[in-house]
Amino acid sequence: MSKILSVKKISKTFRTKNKDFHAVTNVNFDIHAGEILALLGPNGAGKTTIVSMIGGYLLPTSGEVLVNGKNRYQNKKKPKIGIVLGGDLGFYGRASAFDNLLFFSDLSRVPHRQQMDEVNRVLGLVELSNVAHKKVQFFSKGMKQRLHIARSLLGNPPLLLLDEPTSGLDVEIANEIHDTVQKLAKKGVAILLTSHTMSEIEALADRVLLIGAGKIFSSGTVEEIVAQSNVHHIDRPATLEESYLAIAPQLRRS
Ligand SMILES: Nc1ncnc2c1ncn2[C@@H]1O[C@H](COP(=O)(O)OP(=O)(O)OP(=O)(O)O)[C@@H](O)[C@H]1O
Repeated sequence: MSKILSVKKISKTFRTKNKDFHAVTNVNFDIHAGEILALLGPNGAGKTTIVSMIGGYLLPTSGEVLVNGKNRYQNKKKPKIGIVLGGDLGFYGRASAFDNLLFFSDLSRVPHRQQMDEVNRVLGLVELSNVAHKKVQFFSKGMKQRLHIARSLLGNPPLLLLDEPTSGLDVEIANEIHDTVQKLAKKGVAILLTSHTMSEIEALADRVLLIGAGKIFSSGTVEEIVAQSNVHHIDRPATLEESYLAIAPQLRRS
């Protein structure tokens, strides 16, 4: 599979009043088409800072972010990335899902003549075609979250950033979102996920980066991370949560 995202030695230092704070230091990783990579680490580890630098909300102090080989910061025509932040905000409640997406397809540089087809395509991907003309104010939380994902898919970006995509959603709706995310990965979208929900990472992640104190502490499949933790049971394999709890003290900032 082709390499979609290449993060090369990115660092972010925040200047506080009297000293520098190294939020992220020399982080390197790639994501290939169809791959789901999860960032896992304690509060303050640097996950959102990494996602923000990839998303273009924050400039790295040093390092490069390449999407399909193109520099995220130096290209006039920035490579497309889908970003899902979630929540109740961002849509006009009194307009339909279709009309909301039509508005956003302009912002996503979808050519005018293709906008209706594109909106129908992304609504189909998240299985909201049957409620396309319903007002968003009547949508459930799960439907709104799928609409956020649909919005991020406008213009067919090769990479999707999902920052805690199921936070605040019940387990049934979270599972629906997981199905949607898996379907997108099967279609070849590269996905970067942050989550504090271990079952979500177990269900979705092809690979996990453990982030501690702004650095990559280790990486691997869920099984490899579990093996690295050296947590063993006689009668069953250790869970990711048990393994993470064993490793967590080493991930804290000193
Ligand atoms: N603008 C800023 N100025 C100074 N420090 C900042 C700024 N933004 C983030 N930080 C600090 O950088 C560190 C990393 O924060 P970040 O939000 O990336 O962590 P996180 O891993 O996403 O945490 P969480 O799991 O709580 O979302 C934290 O210590 C945070 O306080």
